[in-house]
Amino acid sequence: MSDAQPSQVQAAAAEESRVSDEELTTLLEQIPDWNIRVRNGVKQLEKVYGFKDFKQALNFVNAVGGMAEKANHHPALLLEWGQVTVTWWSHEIKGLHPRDFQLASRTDELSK
Ligand SMILES: C[C@H](O)[C@H](O)[C@H]1CNC2=NC(N)=NC(=O)C2=N1
Repeated sequence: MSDAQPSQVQAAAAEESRVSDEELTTLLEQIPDWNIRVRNGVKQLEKVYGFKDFKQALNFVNAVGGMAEKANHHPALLLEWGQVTVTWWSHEIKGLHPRDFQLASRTDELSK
């Protein structure tokens, strides 16, 4: 019978769910212009999109928000005049999961 504490089990499960460094390199090659940021030890995917004005940027934010709601997976969105910064990561595992890369790719589709 394992005497591991729940938090240890959860931490092990989270570690198991996060993409490996090798996977990360491969996945990153498939989504151009996305960068890895590390905040509080948490790896995140980030990309800055440019738009002609605030209204266009807001429309994009609304589209990404709708996609996130449908996926029940949500990015951080920084909305500025003519620019949106999108950051994806998986809060529950404190890092990057393959679905973060999938949604980053879908975010690119919405920006076109
Ligand atoms: C309860 C709800 O399903 C969870 O909190 C979802 C919501 N959206 C989420 N979004 C992200 N980026 N990471 C999560 O772990 C996450 N969890």
